Amino acid sequence: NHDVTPKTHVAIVGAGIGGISTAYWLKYYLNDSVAITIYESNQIGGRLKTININGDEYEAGGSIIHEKNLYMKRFADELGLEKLNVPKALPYVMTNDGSQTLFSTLHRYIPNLFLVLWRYGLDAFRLNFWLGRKLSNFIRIYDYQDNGRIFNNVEEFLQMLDEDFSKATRTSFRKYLFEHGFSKRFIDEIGQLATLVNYDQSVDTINAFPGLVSLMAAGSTLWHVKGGNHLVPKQLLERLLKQSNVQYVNGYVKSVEEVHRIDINDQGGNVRLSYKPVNSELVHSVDYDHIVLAFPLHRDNINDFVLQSTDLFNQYDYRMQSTHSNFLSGKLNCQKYNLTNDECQRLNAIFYTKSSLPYRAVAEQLTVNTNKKSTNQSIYKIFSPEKLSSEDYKQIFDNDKFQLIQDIPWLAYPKYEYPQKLPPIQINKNIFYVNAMEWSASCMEIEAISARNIAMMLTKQLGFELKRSDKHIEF
Ligand SMILES: CC(C)=CCC/C(C)=C/CC/C(C)=C/CSC[C@H](N)C(=O)O
Repeated sequence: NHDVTPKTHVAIVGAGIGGISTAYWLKYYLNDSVAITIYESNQIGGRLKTININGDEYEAGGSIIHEKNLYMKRFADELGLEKLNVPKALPYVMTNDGSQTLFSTLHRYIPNLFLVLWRYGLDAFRLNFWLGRKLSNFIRIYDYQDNGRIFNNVEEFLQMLDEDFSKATRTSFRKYLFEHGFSKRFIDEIGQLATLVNYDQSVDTINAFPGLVSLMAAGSTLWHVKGGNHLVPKQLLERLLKQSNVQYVNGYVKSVEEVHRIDINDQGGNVRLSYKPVNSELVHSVDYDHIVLAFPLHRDNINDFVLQSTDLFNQYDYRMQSTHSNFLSGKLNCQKYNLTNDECQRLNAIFYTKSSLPYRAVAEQLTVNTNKKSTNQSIYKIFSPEKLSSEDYKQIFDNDKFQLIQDIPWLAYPKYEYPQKLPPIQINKNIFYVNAMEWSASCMEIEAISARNIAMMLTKQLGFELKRSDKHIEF
Protein backbone atom coordinates (compact mmCIF):
# COMPACT_ATOMS: atom_id res chain seq x y z
CA ASN A 1 0.00 0.00 0.00
CA HIS A 2 1.79 3.11 -1.26
CA ASP A 3 -0.28 5.51 0.88
CA VAL A 4 1.17 4.24 4.11
CA THR A 5 3.45 6.82 5.72
CA PRO A 6 6.94 5.37 6.09
CA LYS A 7 7.79 4.55 9.66
CA THR A 8 11.48 4.85 9.28
CA HIS A 9 13.82 7.07 7.23
CA VAL A 10 17.11 5.62 6.10
CA ALA A 11 19.99 7.36 4.32
CA ILE A 12 22.41 5.23 2.35
CA VAL A 13 25.78 6.83 1.63
CA GLY A 14 27.24 5.38 -1.56
CA ALA A 15 25.63 4.08 -4.76
CA GLY A 16 27.99 1.18 -5.46
CA ILE A 17 26.79 -2.41 -5.38
CA GLY A 18 26.78 -2.38 -1.53
CA GLY A 19 24.63 0.75 -1.22
CA ILE A 20 22.18 -0.10 -3.98
CA SER A 21 21.71 -3.68 -2.85
CA THR A 22 21.06 -2.39 0.70
CA ALA A 23 18.23 -0.28 -0.75
CA TYR A 24 16.97 -3.35 -2.63
CA TRP A 25 16.89 -5.53 0.50
CA LEU A 26 15.42 -2.77 2.67
CA LYS A 27 12.53 -2.45 0.22
CA TYR A 28 12.26 -6.22 0.12
CA TYR A 29 11.78 -6.48 3.88
CA LEU A 30 10.16 -3.17 4.77
CA ASN A 31 8.42 -2.12 1.58
CA ASP A 32 6.34 1.03 2.25
CA SER A 33 7.40 1.22 5.88
CA VAL A 34 10.75 2.61 4.84
CA ALA A 35 11.78 5.81 3.05
CA ILE A 36 15.25 5.68 1.53
CA THR A 37 17.56 8.46 0.35
CA ILE A 38 20.70 7.38 -1.49
CA TYR A 39 23.63 9.82 -1.58
CA GLU A 40 26.43 9.61 -4.12
CA SER A 41 29.01 12.23 -5.11
CA ASN A 42 30.54 10.23 -7.92
CA GLN A 43 29.16 7.86 -10.56
CA ILE A 44 26.51 5.21 -9.84
CA GLY A 45 28.18 1.82 -9.52
CA GLY A 46 31.20 2.93 -7.46
CA ARG A 47 34.01 0.56 -8.30
CA LEU A 48 31.98 -1.06 -11.08
CA LYS A 49 32.72 0.88 -14.24
CA THR A 50 33.62 0.49 -17.90
CA ILE A 51 35.95 2.37 -20.22
CA ASN A 52 35.08 3.19 -23.84
CA ILE A 53 37.90 2.61 -26.35
CA ASN A 54 37.09 3.35 -29.99
CA GLY A 55 33.41 2.64 -29.46
CA ASP A 56 33.91 -0.61 -27.49
CA GLU A 57 33.32 -0.89 -23.74
CA TYR A 58 35.69 -2.79 -21.44
CA GLU A 59 35.45 -3.54 -17.71
CA ALA A 60 37.67 -1.13 -15.81
CA GLY A 61 36.61 -2.06 -12.26
CA GLY A 62 35.25 -5.20 -10.58
CA SER A 63 35.05 -7.54 -13.53
CA ILE A 64 34.22 -11.12 -12.58
CA ILE A 65 31.35 -12.89 -10.82
CA HIS A 66 31.41 -16.53 -9.66
CA GLU A 67 28.78 -18.95 -11.01
CA LYS A 68 27.60 -19.61 -7.42
CA ASN A 69 27.23 -15.91 -6.55
CA LEU A 70 23.46 -16.17 -6.29
CA TYR A 71 22.60 -12.58 -5.37
CA MET A 72 24.44 -11.09 -8.34
CA LYS A 73 22.68 -13.71 -10.47
CA ARG A 74 19.32 -12.83 -8.91
CA PHE A 75 19.84 -9.12 -9.61
CA ALA A 76 20.89 -9.74 -13.21
CA ASP A 77 17.92 -12.09 -13.78
CA GLU A 78 15.37 -9.73 -12.26
CA LEU A 79 16.68 -6.88 -14.37
CA GLY A 80 16.67 -9.03 -17.51
CA LEU A 81 20.42 -8.52 -17.96
CA GLU A 82 22.31 -11.13 -19.94
CA LYS A 83 25.10 -13.08 -18.23
CA LEU A 84 28.16 -13.82 -20.37
CA ASN A 85 30.57 -16.55 -19.29
CA VAL A 86 34.24 -15.61 -19.13
CA PRO A 87 35.91 -17.94 -21.68
CA LYS A 88 37.91 -20.59 -19.80
CA ALA A 89 40.53 -21.83 -22.17
CA LEU A 90 42.24 -18.63 -23.30
CA PRO A 91 45.95 -19.42 -23.64
CA TYR A 92 48.28 -17.85 -21.12
CA VAL A 93 51.90 -17.90 -20.02
CA MET A 94 52.94 -17.86 -16.39
CA THR A 95 56.38 -16.45 -15.72
CA ASN A 96 58.31 -15.37 -12.66
CA ASP A 97 59.68 -12.05 -13.93
CA GLY A 98 59.27 -12.31 -17.69
CA SER A 99 62.66 -13.92 -18.29
CA GLN A 100 61.38 -17.47 -18.70
CA THR A 101 58.18 -19.50 -18.89
CA LEU A 102 57.13 -21.43 -15.81
CA PHE A 103 53.96 -22.80 -17.29
CA SER A 104 51.97 -22.23 -20.45
CA THR A 105 48.65 -23.42 -21.85
CA LEU A 106 49.63 -22.65 -25.44
CA HIS A 107 50.16 -26.25 -26.42
CA ARG A 108 47.96 -27.22 -29.33
CA TYR A 109 48.04 -30.99 -28.85
CA ILE A 110 48.40 -31.62 -25.12
CA PRO A 111 45.22 -30.89 -23.12
CA ASN A 112 45.67 -28.36 -20.33
CA LEU A 113 44.61 -30.91 -17.75
CA PHE A 114 47.67 -33.04 -18.56
CA LEU A 115 49.94 -30.01 -18.45
CA VAL A 116 48.60 -29.09 -15.03
CA LEU A 117 48.96 -32.65 -13.74
CA TRP A 118 52.49 -32.84 -15.02
CA ARG A 119 53.53 -29.64 -13.26
CA TYR A 120 51.50 -29.75 -10.05
CA GLY A 121 50.82 -33.46 -9.66
CA LEU A 122 47.98 -34.40 -7.34
CA ASP A 123 47.76 -30.87 -5.93
CA ALA A 124 45.67 -29.99 -8.98
CA PHE A 125 43.11 -32.71 -8.20
CA ARG A 126 43.08 -32.06 -4.49
CA LEU A 127 42.54 -28.37 -5.14
CA ASN A 128 39.32 -28.98 -7.04
CA PHE A 129 37.95 -31.38 -4.49
CA TRP A 130 38.95 -29.25 -1.50
CA LEU A 131 37.73 -25.96 -3.00
CA GLY A 132 34.44 -27.65 -3.90
CA ARG A 133 33.92 -28.53 -0.22
CA LYS A 134 34.84 -25.01 0.88
CA LEU A 135 32.42 -23.56 -1.66
CA SER A 136 29.57 -25.76 -0.36
CA ASN A 137 30.22 -24.30 3.07
CA PHE A 138 30.29 -20.75 1.73
CA ILE A 139 26.97 -21.10 -0.08
CA ARG A 140 25.24 -22.06 3.17
CA ILE A 141 24.88 -18.29 3.54
CA TYR A 142 21.91 -18.30 1.13
CA ASP A 143 19.92 -20.79 3.22
CA TYR A 144 20.86 -19.00 6.41
CA GLN A 145 19.75 -15.63 5.09
CA ASP A 146 16.56 -17.05 3.53
CA ASN A 147 15.76 -18.37 6.99
CA GLY A 148 16.36 -15.07 8.73
CA ARG A 149 19.75 -15.77 10.29
CA ILE A 150 21.63 -12.58 11.07
CA PHE A 151 25.34 -12.19 11.84
CA ASN A 152 26.35 -9.30 14.08
CA ASN A 153 29.94 -8.98 12.97
CA VAL A 154 32.28 -10.21 10.26
CA GLU A 155 33.81 -12.83 12.54
CA GLU A 156 30.36 -14.33 13.20
CA PHE A 157 29.73 -14.48 9.42
CA LEU A 158 32.93 -16.47 8.86
CA GLN A 159 32.36 -18.74 11.87
CA MET A 160 28.81 -19.63 10.90
CA LEU A 161 29.88 -20.79 7.43
CA ASP A 162 33.07 -22.69 8.29
CA GLU A 163 35.23 -22.45 11.38
CA ASP A 164 38.21 -22.73 9.07
CA PHE A 165 37.25 -19.42 7.32
CA SER A 166 37.66 -17.57 10.57
CA LYS A 167 41.00 -19.30 11.28
CA ALA A 168 42.08 -18.40 7.73
CA THR A 169 41.94 -14.67 8.56
CA ARG A 170 44.63 -15.17 11.20
CA THR A 171 47.32 -16.77 9.06
CA SER A 172 49.23 -16.06 5.85
CA PHE A 173 47.92 -17.72 2.71
CA ARG A 174 51.30 -19.42 2.24
CA LYS A 175 51.18 -21.02 5.69
CA TYR A 176 47.53 -21.97 5.28
CA LEU A 177 48.09 -23.73 1.94
CA PHE A 178 51.20 -25.41 3.27
CA GLU A 179 49.30 -26.70 6.30
CA HIS A 180 46.62 -28.01 3.97
CA GLY A 181 49.27 -30.08 2.22
CA PHE A 182 49.96 -28.07 -0.94
CA SER A 183 53.47 -28.10 -2.38
CA LYS A 184 55.85 -25.14 -2.46
CA ARG A 185 55.64 -25.04 -6.26
CA PHE A 186 51.85 -24.94 -6.19
CA ILE A 187 51.86 -22.15 -3.58
CA ASP A 188 54.58 -20.11 -5.36
CA GLU A 189 52.83 -20.35 -8.70
CA ILE A 190 49.06 -21.02 -8.51
CA GLY A 191 48.46 -19.48 -5.08
CA GLN A 192 50.63 -16.49 -5.86
CA LEU A 193 49.10 -15.90 -9.29
CA ALA A 194 45.58 -15.97 -7.81
CA THR A 195 46.25 -13.47 -5.01
CA LEU A 196 48.39 -11.12 -7.12
CA VAL A 197 45.79 -10.91 -9.87
CA ASN A 198 42.74 -10.59 -7.65
CA TYR A 199 44.01 -8.54 -4.70
CA ASP A 200 47.48 -7.36 -5.72
CA GLN A 201 49.06 -9.06 -2.71
CA SER A 202 51.43 -11.98 -2.43
CA VAL A 203 50.76 -15.27 -0.61
CA ASP A 204 53.16 -14.01 2.09
CA THR A 205 51.31 -10.78 2.95
CA ILE A 206 47.65 -11.64 2.40
CA ASN A 207 45.63 -13.67 4.90
CA ALA A 208 44.12 -16.95 3.79
CA PHE A 209 40.45 -15.94 3.49
CA PRO A 210 40.88 -13.51 0.58
CA GLY A 211 43.41 -16.08 -0.61
CA LEU A 212 40.65 -18.68 -0.79
CA VAL A 213 38.33 -16.27 -2.57
CA SER A 214 41.12 -15.58 -5.10
CA LEU A 215 41.56 -19.30 -5.75
CA MET A 216 37.78 -19.55 -6.18
CA ALA A 217 38.02 -16.83 -8.82
CA ALA A 218 41.00 -18.48 -10.53
CA GLY A 219 39.58 -21.95 -10.96
CA SER A 220 35.83 -21.68 -11.56
CA THR A 221 33.23 -20.73 -14.08
CA LEU A 222 32.97 -16.96 -14.01
CA TRP A 223 30.63 -14.54 -15.72
CA HIS A 224 30.05 -10.85 -16.22
CA VAL A 225 27.06 -8.77 -17.19
CA LYS A 226 26.60 -8.06 -20.87
CA GLY A 227 27.06 -4.31 -21.23
CA GLY A 228 29.06 -4.03 -18.01
CA ASN A 229 28.66 -5.08 -14.38
CA HIS A 230 27.80 -1.48 -13.43
CA LEU A 231 24.41 -2.05 -15.11
CA VAL A 232 23.32 -4.00 -12.02
CA PRO A 233 23.52 -1.09 -9.52
CA LYS A 234 22.51 1.42 -12.21
CA GLN A 235 19.36 -0.39 -13.30
CA LEU A 236 18.44 -1.50 -9.77
CA LEU A 237 18.54 2.16 -8.76
CA GLU A 238 16.38 3.17 -11.73
CA ARG A 239 13.80 0.58 -10.69
CA LEU A 240 13.95 1.54 -7.02
CA LEU A 241 13.42 5.20 -7.89
CA LYS A 242 10.11 4.26 -9.49
CA GLN A 243 8.96 2.97 -6.11
CA SER A 244 7.43 5.20 -3.48
CA ASN A 245 9.74 6.88 -1.00
CA VAL A 246 13.07 6.27 -2.70
CA GLN A 247 15.18 9.31 -3.56
CA TYR A 248 18.62 9.88 -5.00
CA VAL A 249 20.81 12.87 -4.11
CA ASN A 250 23.90 13.70 -6.14
CA GLY A 251 25.84 15.17 -3.25
CA TYR A 252 28.95 14.77 -1.17
CA VAL A 253 28.24 13.60 2.37
CA LYS A 254 30.51 15.51 4.73
CA SER A 255 29.53 14.07 8.05
CA VAL A 256 27.28 11.72 9.93
CA GLU A 257 26.73 12.13 13.65
CA GLU A 258 24.38 11.00 16.33
CA VAL A 259 21.79 13.46 17.60
CA HIS A 260 21.22 13.39 21.34
CA ARG A 261 17.69 14.62 21.97
CA ILE A 262 16.95 15.99 25.39
CA ASP A 263 13.18 16.13 25.03
CA ILE A 264 11.79 12.58 24.80
CA ASN A 265 8.77 13.88 22.88
CA ASP A 266 11.07 15.18 20.20
CA GLN A 267 10.33 12.86 17.27
CA GLY A 268 13.26 13.92 15.08
CA GLY A 269 15.73 11.40 13.65
CA ASN A 270 18.61 9.90 15.56
CA VAL A 271 21.43 10.66 13.17
CA ARG A 272 22.30 13.87 11.34
CA LEU A 273 23.75 13.77 7.87
CA SER A 274 25.36 16.88 6.38
CA TYR A 275 25.94 17.05 2.67
CA LYS A 276 26.89 19.42 -0.09
CA PRO A 277 25.08 19.00 -3.42
CA VAL A 278 27.66 18.55 -6.21
CA ASN A 279 26.88 21.89 -7.85
CA SER A 280 26.62 24.00 -4.74
CA GLU A 281 28.73 25.19 -1.83
CA LEU A 282 25.80 25.18 0.58
CA VAL A 283 25.89 22.49 3.23
CA HIS A 284 22.51 20.97 4.14
CA SER A 285 21.72 18.88 7.19
CA VAL A 286 19.01 16.23 7.35
CA ASP A 287 18.08 13.97 10.25
CA TYR A 288 17.41 10.27 9.65
CA ASP A 289 16.42 7.36 11.83
CA HIS A 290 19.24 5.24 10.46
CA ILE A 291 22.24 5.70 8.23
CA VAL A 292 23.98 3.01 6.21
CA LEU A 293 27.55 3.75 5.15
CA ALA A 294 28.20 2.00 1.86
CA PHE A 295 31.77 2.93 1.00
CA PRO A 296 35.08 1.79 2.48
CA LEU A 297 36.26 3.73 5.52
CA HIS A 298 40.03 3.76 5.68
CA ARG A 299 42.87 5.76 7.13
CA ASP A 300 42.93 8.26 4.25
CA ASN A 301 39.25 9.23 4.43
CA ILE A 302 38.13 8.54 7.99
CA ASN A 303 39.16 11.93 9.31
CA ASP A 304 37.31 13.82 6.53
CA PHE A 305 34.18 12.24 7.79
CA VAL A 306 33.02 13.10 11.29
CA LEU A 307 31.97 9.88 12.87
CA GLN A 308 31.75 9.62 16.61
CA SER A 309 33.36 6.22 16.54
CA THR A 310 36.44 7.28 14.59
CA ASP A 311 38.55 6.08 17.52
CA LEU A 312 37.41 2.62 16.75
CA PHE A 313 38.75 3.02 13.24
CA ASN A 314 41.85 4.96 14.13
CA GLN A 315 43.12 2.31 16.52
CA TYR A 316 43.27 -0.04 13.53
CA ASP A 317 45.06 1.12 10.47
CA TYR A 318 42.55 0.14 7.76
CA ARG A 319 44.22 0.75 4.40
CA MET A 320 43.12 0.36 0.81
CA GLN A 321 45.27 -1.09 -1.92
CA SER A 322 45.88 1.36 -4.72
CA THR A 323 45.88 -0.28 -8.14
CA HIS A 324 46.33 1.01 -11.68
CA SER A 325 44.35 -0.47 -14.55
CA ASN A 326 46.43 0.47 -17.60
CA PHE A 327 44.71 0.12 -20.98
CA LEU A 328 47.01 -0.13 -23.99
CA SER A 329 46.96 -1.22 -27.59
CA GLY A 330 50.01 -3.00 -28.95
CA LYS A 331 51.77 -6.21 -29.76
CA LEU A 332 53.14 -8.43 -26.98
CA ASN A 333 56.83 -9.25 -26.87
CA CYS A 334 56.69 -13.02 -27.33
CA GLN A 335 60.38 -13.58 -28.02
CA LYS A 336 61.06 -13.80 -24.30
CA TYR A 337 58.93 -16.92 -24.13
CA ASN A 338 60.26 -18.48 -27.34
CA LEU A 339 56.85 -18.47 -28.94
CA THR A 340 56.21 -18.99 -32.62
CA ASN A 341 54.26 -16.33 -34.50
CA ASP A 342 51.19 -18.47 -34.36
CA GLU A 343 51.51 -19.03 -30.59
CA CYS A 344 52.07 -15.33 -30.08
CA GLN A 345 48.88 -14.58 -32.01
CA ARG A 346 46.93 -16.95 -29.76
CA LEU A 347 48.51 -15.78 -26.50
CA ASN A 348 45.89 -14.03 -24.40
CA ALA A 349 47.57 -13.27 -21.08
CA ILE A 350 50.86 -13.20 -19.21
CA PHE A 351 50.88 -13.66 -15.43
CA TYR A 352 53.94 -12.67 -13.40
CA THR A 353 54.51 -14.37 -10.03
CA LYS A 354 57.36 -12.20 -8.72
CA SER A 355 55.66 -9.74 -6.37
CA SER A 356 58.47 -7.16 -6.49
CA LEU A 357 57.85 -6.58 -10.21
CA PRO A 358 56.01 -3.33 -11.01
CA TYR A 359 53.19 -5.19 -12.81
CA ARG A 360 51.03 -8.23 -12.11
CA ALA A 361 49.38 -9.41 -15.29
CA VAL A 362 48.66 -8.35 -18.83
CA ALA A 363 45.58 -9.69 -20.59
CA GLU A 364 43.91 -9.01 -23.90
CA GLN A 365 40.46 -7.63 -23.20
CA LEU A 366 37.09 -8.79 -24.43
CA THR A 367 34.40 -6.17 -24.93
CA VAL A 368 31.61 -6.26 -22.37
CA ASN A 369 28.98 -6.39 -25.11
CA THR A 370 30.28 -9.12 -27.41
CA ASN A 371 32.61 -11.06 -25.08
CA LYS A 372 35.02 -11.01 -28.02
CA LYS A 373 38.28 -9.23 -28.79
CA SER A 374 38.07 -5.92 -30.61
CA THR A 375 38.15 -6.36 -34.35
CA ASN A 376 40.19 -3.17 -34.89
CA GLN A 377 43.18 -3.58 -32.59
CA SER A 378 44.30 -5.67 -29.60
CA ILE A 379 43.42 -3.94 -26.33
CA TYR A 380 45.35 -5.03 -23.25
CA LYS A 381 44.83 -4.31 -19.57
CA ILE A 382 47.83 -4.36 -17.24
CA PHE A 383 47.39 -4.33 -13.47
CA SER A 384 50.09 -2.57 -11.52
CA PRO A 385 50.39 -1.33 -7.93
CA GLU A 386 52.07 1.94 -9.02
CA LYS A 387 52.07 4.11 -12.11
CA LEU A 388 54.10 2.40 -14.85
CA SER A 389 56.82 4.06 -16.92
CA SER A 390 57.36 3.54 -20.65
CA GLU A 391 60.40 1.42 -19.71
CA ASP A 392 58.01 -0.91 -17.88
CA TYR A 393 55.71 -1.13 -20.90
CA LYS A 394 58.72 -1.90 -23.10
CA GLN A 395 59.36 -5.01 -21.01
CA ILE A 396 55.92 -6.29 -22.00
CA PHE A 397 55.37 -5.07 -25.55
CA ASP A 398 57.39 -5.46 -28.71
CA ASN A 399 59.83 -2.48 -28.88
CA ASP A 400 57.79 0.66 -29.32
CA LYS A 401 54.75 -1.16 -30.62
CA PHE A 402 52.33 -0.01 -27.97
CA GLN A 403 50.22 2.96 -27.11
CA LEU A 404 48.95 3.87 -23.66
CA ILE A 405 45.24 4.65 -23.93
CA GLN A 406 44.38 5.28 -20.29
CA ASP A 407 45.83 4.64 -16.85
CA ILE A 408 43.04 4.40 -14.28
CA PRO A 409 44.26 4.54 -10.68
CA TRP A 410 41.73 3.42 -8.07
CA LEU A 411 41.48 2.21 -4.52
CA ALA A 412 40.37 -1.23 -5.53
CA TYR A 413 40.16 -3.30 -2.34
CA PRO A 414 41.48 -3.38 1.23
CA LYS A 415 45.08 -4.19 1.98
CA TYR A 416 44.81 -7.48 3.82
CA GLU A 417 47.01 -8.65 6.67
CA TYR A 418 47.11 -11.33 9.33
CA PRO A 419 45.70 -11.51 11.85
CA GLN A 420 43.05 -9.49 10.02
CA LYS A 421 41.33 -6.74 12.01
CA LEU A 422 37.70 -6.69 11.09
CA PRO A 423 35.64 -3.47 11.36
CA PRO A 424 32.15 -3.42 12.93
CA ILE A 425 29.01 -3.89 10.83
CA GLN A 426 26.94 -1.89 13.31
CA ILE A 427 28.90 1.19 14.34
CA ASN A 428 26.24 2.19 16.85
CA LYS A 429 22.50 1.61 17.25
CA ASN A 430 21.61 3.64 14.18
CA ILE A 431 24.68 3.60 11.97
CA PHE A 432 25.50 0.54 9.87
CA TYR A 433 28.54 -0.14 7.71
CA VAL A 434 28.07 -2.39 4.64
CA ASN A 435 31.70 -2.35 3.53
CA ALA A 436 32.90 -3.77 6.85
CA MET A 437 32.46 -7.14 5.16
CA GLU A 438 34.95 -6.39 2.41
CA TRP A 439 37.66 -6.63 5.05
CA SER A 440 36.95 -10.37 4.94
CA ALA A 441 37.33 -10.40 1.13
CA SER A 442 36.26 -7.80 -1.41
CA CYS A 443 33.92 -8.82 -4.22
CA MET A 444 30.43 -7.88 -5.44
CA GLU A 445 28.69 -10.88 -3.87
CA ILE A 446 30.07 -10.29 -0.38
CA GLU A 447 28.75 -6.71 -0.58
CA ALA A 448 25.30 -8.02 -1.53
CA ILE A 449 25.39 -10.54 1.34
CA SER A 450 26.38 -7.76 3.73
CA ALA A 451 23.57 -5.56 2.39
CA ARG A 452 20.96 -8.24 3.05
CA ASN A 453 22.31 -8.81 6.56
CA ILE A 454 22.03 -5.10 7.39
CA ALA A 455 18.49 -4.91 5.98
CA MET A 456 17.61 -7.89 8.20
CA MET A 457 19.24 -6.30 11.28
CA LEU A 458 17.28 -3.11 10.73
CA THR A 459 14.00 -4.92 10.07
CA LYS A 460 14.38 -6.81 13.34
CA GLN A 461 15.46 -3.73 15.25
CA LEU A 462 12.29 -1.99 14.06
CA GLY A 463 10.17 -4.86 15.34
CA PHE A 464 9.02 -6.18 11.93
CA GLU A 465 8.82 -9.85 11.01
CA LEU A 466 11.53 -11.09 8.66
CA LYS A 467 9.72 -12.62 5.73
CA ARG A 468 11.02 -15.89 4.37
CA SER A 469 12.61 -15.61 0.98
CA ASP A 470 10.03 -15.87 -1.77
CA LYS A 471 12.55 -15.29 -4.51
CA HIS A 472 11.57 -11.99 -6.11
CA ILE A 473 10.96 -8.42 -5.07
CA GLU A 474 8.06 -6.82 -6.96
CA PHE A 475 8.86 -3.65 -8.82
C1 LIG B 1 35.69 -18.53 0.32
C2 LIG B 1 34.95 -19.43 -0.58
C3 LIG B 1 35.12 -20.87 -0.35
C4 LIG B 1 34.12 -19.04 -1.54
C5 LIG B 1 33.93 -17.64 -1.98
C6 LIG B 1 32.84 -17.57 -3.03
C7 LIG B 1 32.95 -16.24 -3.69
C8 LIG B 1 32.47 -15.06 -2.96
C9 LIG B 1 33.49 -16.18 -4.91
C10 LIG B 1 33.79 -14.90 -5.63
C11 LIG B 1 35.06 -15.05 -6.38
C12 LIG B 1 35.38 -13.79 -7.16
C13 LIG B 1 34.69 -13.59 -8.43
C14 LIG B 1 36.26 -12.95 -6.65
C15 LIG B 1 36.63 -11.67 -7.32
S1 LIG B 1 37.95 -10.97 -6.48
C16 LIG B 1 38.10 -9.33 -7.03
C17 LIG B 1 38.26 -9.22 -8.49
N1 LIG B 1 39.50 -8.68 -8.81
C18 LIG B 1 37.10 -8.49 -9.15
O1 LIG B 1 37.16 -8.29 -10.35
O2 LIG B 1 36.10 -8.18 -8.53
